[in-house]
Amino acid sequence: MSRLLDQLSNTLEKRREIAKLRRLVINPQDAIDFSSNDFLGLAYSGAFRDAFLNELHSLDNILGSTGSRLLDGNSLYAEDLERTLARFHRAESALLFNSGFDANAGLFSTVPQKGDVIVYDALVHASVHEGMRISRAGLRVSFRHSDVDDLIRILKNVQQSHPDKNVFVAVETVYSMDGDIAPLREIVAAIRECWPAKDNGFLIVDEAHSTGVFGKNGRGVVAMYGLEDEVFARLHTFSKALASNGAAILGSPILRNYLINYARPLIYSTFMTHSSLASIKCAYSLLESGSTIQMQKHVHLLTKRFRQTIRLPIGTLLPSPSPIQGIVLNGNAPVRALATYLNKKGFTVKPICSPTVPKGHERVRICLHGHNTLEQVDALVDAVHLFFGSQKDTAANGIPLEQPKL
Ligand SMILES: Cc1ncc(COP(=O)(O)O)c(C=O)c1O
Repeated sequence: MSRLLDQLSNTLEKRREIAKLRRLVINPQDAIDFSSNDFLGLAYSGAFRDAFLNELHSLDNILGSTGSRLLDGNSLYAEDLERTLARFHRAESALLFNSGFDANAGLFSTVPQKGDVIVYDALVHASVHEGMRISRAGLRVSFRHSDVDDLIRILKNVQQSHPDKNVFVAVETVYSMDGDIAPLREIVAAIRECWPAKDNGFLIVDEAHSTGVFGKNGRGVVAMYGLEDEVFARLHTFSKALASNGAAILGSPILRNYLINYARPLIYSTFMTHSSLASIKCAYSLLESGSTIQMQKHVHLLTKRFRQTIRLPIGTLLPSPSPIQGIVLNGNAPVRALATYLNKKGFTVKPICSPTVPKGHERVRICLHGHNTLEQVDALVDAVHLFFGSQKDTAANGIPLEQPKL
């Protein structure tokens, strides 16, 4: 083996020893999905499949995109879709990216100008960190998760220390691992308190996990609160509830034009295929026509049922009103034990271990979906109760089930 392969395999071995080795898994076909981000159940929807296949037939033979958006990849079809997205979400303009990761990386790496400040929620997604890491921002500072007092304290400090700089506040509407909703109105008020003239403080909101799930016809949390005009940029991903790939950044035409000129993930990558665009177009047609409203209602009903029926030691269930629920057990081994137990009972759930979440906050992430039934939720809750009942205060493999310190 070459020295390099030796080094790679030693590093992997170290990960394995500390139980942090990541591996690809294929979910059993017959297991009940309480894990995926297919919140509305569109990934297996016959109506969506039919609409998509019809749309493909109407594409005049073109499937690929044939190049970067800036070379041959652009099309009237893509621009029409962007206009549809902007209208649906009540934004001035929309710009498509190949993925939510690309969109966040492109936005955060380019828009903050030299010496600007980014104030971000401690739990923002890795893609925001990716962008911030290579941005020209002079200061990147996190505030405690969804803690508006902490945000205000930091904004006031930053106002003093960087009076002539742009300040960007980065949050998610529904947090991907905790499922809680950001106190968006309070965050907007905090920014307005510091910059009443809307001149130096800019809110950037990631709606990855609220798209399709919250707001009228799934428009998201910003729309649910009527805050469209208060947000500098919004990210909507199509990869979760919309059973597609890609994302759009909503904002002003100047922002759109700037990103077209500077966002490297958009400039130096082949644009998404026409089949991907068709999938997004069909998903938005379903949202707009109201076809997904029933699924949207159903997933919130299931969330309510799950939270009302589950009985867990205090502090173990994360306080989430969204379809993303978390059972927190302190340590990778206990969450793996619970996930394995539920997997054996026929439920697909995943342990979310540190370092993906901070140490002490390891959890089994449970997602509810439009395609789940009340009976399935009840069966899952029973299985969780059985696990806790049979464990008393020790997990199956002898690991103590300590209470999380949240
Ligand atoms: C909050 C958040 N933003 C962005 C992304 C990236 O989106 P995509 O999967 O479309 O790349 C994710 C994906 O998990 C996410 O959870």
